[in-house]
Amino acid sequence: MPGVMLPPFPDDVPKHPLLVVDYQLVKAGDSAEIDKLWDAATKLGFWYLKDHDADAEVHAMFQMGKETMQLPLDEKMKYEQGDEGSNFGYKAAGASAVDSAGTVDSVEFINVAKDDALAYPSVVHRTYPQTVNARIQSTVKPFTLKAIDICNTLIGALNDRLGLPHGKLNELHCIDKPSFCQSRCTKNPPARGVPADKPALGQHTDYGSLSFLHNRLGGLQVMPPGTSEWCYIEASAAPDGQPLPGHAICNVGDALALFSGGILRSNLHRVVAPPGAQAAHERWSLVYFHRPHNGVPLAALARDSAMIADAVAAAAEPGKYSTGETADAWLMRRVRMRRTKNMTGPDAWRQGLGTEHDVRAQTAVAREVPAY
Ligand SMILES: O=C(O)CCC(=O)C(=O)O
Ligand SMILES: [Fe+2]
Repeated sequence: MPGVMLPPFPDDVPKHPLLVVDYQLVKAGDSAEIDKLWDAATKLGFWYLKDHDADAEVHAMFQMGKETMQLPLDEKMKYEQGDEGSNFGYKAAGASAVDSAGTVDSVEFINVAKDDALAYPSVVHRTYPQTVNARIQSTVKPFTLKAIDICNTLIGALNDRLGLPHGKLNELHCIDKPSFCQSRCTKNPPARGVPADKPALGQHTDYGSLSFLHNRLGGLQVMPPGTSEWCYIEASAAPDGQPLPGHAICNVGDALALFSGGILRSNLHRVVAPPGAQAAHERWSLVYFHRPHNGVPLAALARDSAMIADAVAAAAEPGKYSTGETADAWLMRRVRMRRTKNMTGPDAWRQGLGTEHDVRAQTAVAREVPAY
């Protein structure tokens, strides 16, 4: 957390570098910077985003998260998201499974819907703890609006590179329509002694389009394409602001991977204990999840782009880019089937999968869990 001195990221663990994309240059339409964004979004699907100008909002959101997690558990449980696939509200540690054996996660988080933040004091989806309400206008709403702006700018740049009609992807993320877009603040307790490969948050691909992530300690890992090894991603900023001040981590989720016929990459990732001496500390992260609005079909936009049509035609399993599900159904299925209560075995695990079965990658996962 801000203000607490934490140990640096160790240099004796496998670390995956990320391209650094300058948000201001992308916003200004700089084609070399958009090339870099394209490279990152198509190859690993993760990058650092610098100069996003949201540091003050991010800091305040971490405060909101801290105030919320300090509430008594029974107060937080009044706002638990439940087992039906809703993704808004509080999730207690242990409420989600990290594997098909039902091993439980160790993170707790609070998810605040974009729609509730923007409509407050009206309620669109649900109500939240007092600590959230107290900061909705001053903290959650400004963060939400800034994150939306950033995500829409990045999506707009990717849209044009995909050969889609200008504005097409942005139309599928209409701010005025209900969606599962949300902010999430996550806490993982100190993990000293926890095995380095025990997931705090199970392996997954993100459900939506773009994630705008801020973390302060290591623990996030990706499985790079074509490998079966987990690699750490260094935190977006160390607690003292070094070595990556003002950086976020951005990653592509399933919706953009599907819209683009697999050209944009939704990469598998997970969270484990922070490495080395960092494990002795609480781990906090903050994400804004930018997702298509409810009702948008998750299918390749092949009719709108020759590049996407060609990618689908060249795919080993072209059918997987027509999911038959809407963005909201996709998310609810995946959330529901990861709830500990619903984890009845490998079949339930399979039912909660997203694009992890992408044949280009994740060989270990493919071995572990047959593609559906
Ligand atoms: O905490 C992190 O660094 C990543 C969290 C994450 O992957 C998620 O919430 O989807
Ligand atoms: Fe994620």
